[in-house]
Amino acid sequence: MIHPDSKQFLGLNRSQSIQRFVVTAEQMSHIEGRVFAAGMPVAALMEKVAGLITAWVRSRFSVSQFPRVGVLVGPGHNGGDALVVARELHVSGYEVKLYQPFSQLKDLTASHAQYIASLGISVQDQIEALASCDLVIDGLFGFGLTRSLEGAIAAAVDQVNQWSQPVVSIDLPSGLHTDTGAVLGTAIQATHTLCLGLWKRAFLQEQALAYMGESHLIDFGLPLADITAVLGETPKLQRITPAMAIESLPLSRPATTHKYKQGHLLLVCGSRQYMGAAVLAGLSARASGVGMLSIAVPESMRLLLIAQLPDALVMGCSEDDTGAMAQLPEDLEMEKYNAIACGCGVTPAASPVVQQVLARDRPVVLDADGLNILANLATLPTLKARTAPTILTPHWGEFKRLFPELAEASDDRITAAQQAAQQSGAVVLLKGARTTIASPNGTAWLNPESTPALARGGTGDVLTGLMGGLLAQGVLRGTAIEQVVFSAAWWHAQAGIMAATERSELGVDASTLIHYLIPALQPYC
Ligand SMILES: NC(=O)C1=CN([C@@H]2O[C@H](COP(=O)(O)OP(=O)(O)OC[C@H]3O[C@@H](n4cnc5c(N)ncnc54)[C@H](OP(=O)(O)O)[C@@H]3O)[C@@H](O)[C@H]2O)[C@@H](O)CC1
Ligand SMILES: Nc1ncnc2c1ncn2[C@@H]1O[C@H](COP(=O)(O)OP(=O)(O)O)[C@@H](O)[C@H]1O
Ligand SMILES: [K+]
Repeated sequence: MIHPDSKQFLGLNRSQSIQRFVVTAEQMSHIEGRVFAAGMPVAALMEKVAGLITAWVRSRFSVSQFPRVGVLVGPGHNGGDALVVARELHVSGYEVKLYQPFSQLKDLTASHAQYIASLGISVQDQIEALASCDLVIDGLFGFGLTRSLEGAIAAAVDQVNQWSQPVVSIDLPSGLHTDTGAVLGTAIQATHTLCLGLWKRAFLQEQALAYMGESHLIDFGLPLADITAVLGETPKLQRITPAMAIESLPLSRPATTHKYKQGHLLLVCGSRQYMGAAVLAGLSARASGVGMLSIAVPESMRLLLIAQLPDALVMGCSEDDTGAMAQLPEDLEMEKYNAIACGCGVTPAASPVVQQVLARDRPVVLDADGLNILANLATLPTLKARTAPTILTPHWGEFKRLFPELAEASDDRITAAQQAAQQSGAVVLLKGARTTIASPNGTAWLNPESTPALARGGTGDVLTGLMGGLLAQGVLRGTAIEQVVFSAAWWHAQAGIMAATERSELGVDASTLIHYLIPALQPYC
């Protein structure tokens, strides 16, 4: 029999596949439980994990530049990890001071505390004693934190947050909820966080971002068999990796293809008030490589669009007094489009057009005022009646209008997006610093990397055009809708990161972002 760890998981090697898993505290503890039950000694695992943390710290913070290290020690195994790291740094020549405010420690942690005291390492119960350290290591709490930080511990954490030296958190910044990323009372603001074994959900939650700093996964060799036994062969929650995203992008074409085999997208967008949104969506749809691009806009915008996109088929539609599209041309043959992207810049007055689009059996991406129109129609259940897939791409404001009860009930955006997808029958892409893509079947994908440079008007229109173009191609290639959606989100963010790296975070306006879409894929072509 081939052992599961010696073969590839879903076609990926270990380092690729380990990056895609995301766990709750309960799942992590279940996975560790299996490893311990199989005979791995707890103390041996702690020694191994702490050895990897120590090696990382030494490579990043040399003893010559960071000679004095303060270590915060909690009562559980996070504190145990911290004590082993403290001991090893001491042996390597660092001057180590411990802040150890708890009298009751778990057994293994207590053993390490006893041994470390015998080495003459300074143990303090006042946090001020560590203020002069060059580096702080936070081992107060990990995934075992269950309740809010209070009293002296909370005050110590607040104090550390006032200091300016780097802070490395072990597993996750102490004070964060492992699953929701919510701050329980207060939390360490780390400059670096070393997540142990598997990514915890908090790392993909927007509200935790300000506390994580730079985050790294320390893979300590949890067997894939144990991971998949707990999470399933196809986990319900997946972190998007480059390999996953690239797999479904149409990077190469059959030699004998022709334009109609490369997808035909219909964009329904724009109004006299928001002309630019239509241009941005059109230009980014073009960057997706889609074979044919048709664009329906109010008649008064037609020439503008042709000037910007000479390769597109632009249709002028009747418009109302406000310059909003009144209806789509009566002779429009919807069947010839493989996908429709609708909503960018349409204004709430375009409700009849949005209803016309939703009434047809074409895959639809709905964005911006298309979503607000949907919220006002109160016809979410009818999305389930659609025979073709629907993709909703709200930011949090639009999400709250569409799903007010879900937004109200949860401080967990991942769960809220999952519930919204199940309730509506649509694929829901909840935009933000950590975008979530949820399928009606309960599975969700999380985009782990982006840049605040994208917090700028028009970047959402770029995403919609790009996704529409990929959807039109993906439908013909038989790619799963969700895969198209998460690949689009990943590509969009990667272009933003590349643009911000080259031009600074100030330099990523929506038009510039479009110019970076193709260069962002170069490393994978
Ligand atoms: N086994 C190994 O070797 C491996 C260990 N790993 C490491 O173990 C960590 C998990 O260890 P853990 O389960 O011991 O929990 P941990 O996060 O240390 O904290 C729980 C302790 O804090 C206490 N407590 C909770 N809330 C509190 C509060 N507000 N204020 C005060 N106290 C509070 C709670 O006490 P109680 O609730 O019982 O009162 C309990 O004693 C994990 O993050 C990683 O670092 C693995 O990554 C690698 C393999
Ligand atoms: N702080 C941030 N970090 C990373 N990405 C962000 C951030 N803020 C916004 N974004 C991304 O920028 C885009 C903004 O979309 P949207 O709000 O619809 O803008 P618009 O409607 O002006 O085009 C989304 O893809 C979103 O995920
Ligand atoms: K910690």
